[in-house]
Amino acid sequence: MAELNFFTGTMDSGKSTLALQTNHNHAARGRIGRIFTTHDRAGEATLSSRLGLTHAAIEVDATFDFWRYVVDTLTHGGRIDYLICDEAQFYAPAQIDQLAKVVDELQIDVFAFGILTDFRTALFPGSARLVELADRLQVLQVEALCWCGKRATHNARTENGVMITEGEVVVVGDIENERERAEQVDVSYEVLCRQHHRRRLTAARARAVSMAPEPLPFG
Ligand SMILES: Nc1ncnc2c1ncn2[C@@H]1O[C@H](COP(=O)(O)OP(=O)(O)O)[C@@H](O)[C@H]1O
Ligand SMILES: Cc1cn([C@H]2C[C@H](O)[C@@H](COP(=O)(O)O)O2)c(=O)[nH]c1=O
Repeated sequence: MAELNFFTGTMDSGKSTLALQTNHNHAARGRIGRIFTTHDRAGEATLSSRLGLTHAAIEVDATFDFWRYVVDTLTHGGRIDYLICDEAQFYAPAQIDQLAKVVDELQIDVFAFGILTDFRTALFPGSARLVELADRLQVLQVEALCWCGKRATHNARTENGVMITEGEVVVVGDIENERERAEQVDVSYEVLCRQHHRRRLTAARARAVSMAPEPLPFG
């Protein structure tokens, strides 16, 4: 039986690497797949992993219809055994419904990869729909770590080094390497444990606090 699989984890937990490995293992056994992504850091129509691997992919935009794409391909004599769907948090809930229909009605496996929550700790609508519909939900085994050493569970966004909790939901970016945007704001991401996300205590701020001089005793 085909299945809708959702692999999730924080940023930098190895999701894109696993997506490429999954594709490799299935392709090595002669299965034919399609790779989809959207808003990848490496640019349009590319699935990239921080380990350096990249693969051409089909870019999913707001109008893309997975059901129509697969039915059209099969109708024209094409073969599809599985779909790899990276950055699935950015897909619309309706597109996740299309993926579920592809699994149920056409017996095609779907492997979706994405983060659960945004920098505000709110579920992405696409991820929420995947949690609702997936046959299997797996949290990645490779744990990203907070600066304190605890397992990182949340994605934080910083602007010019300061953690923020308001703003546009979708801002493509990376951890550590700060990206300069048009308006000269350095946007970056950092993974944190819940406690430090709640306290807005990033690695830089924790360092700054620990290096602050002790208050002088008043005579
Ligand atoms: N130089 C490196 N050596 C070993 N592993 C690395 C290196 N750089 C990144 N990684 C691994 O790659 C993971 C990030 O992979 P990636 O697939 O891009 O993550 P995600 O898609 O979840 O953001 C890191 O958690 C780490 O385990
Ligand atoms: C938390 C958060 C992340 N994003 C963006 C930043 C990256 O481009 C991707 C996540 O990619 P990864 O392969 O899992 O590292 O999502 C965003 O747009 N909004 C957010 O709140």
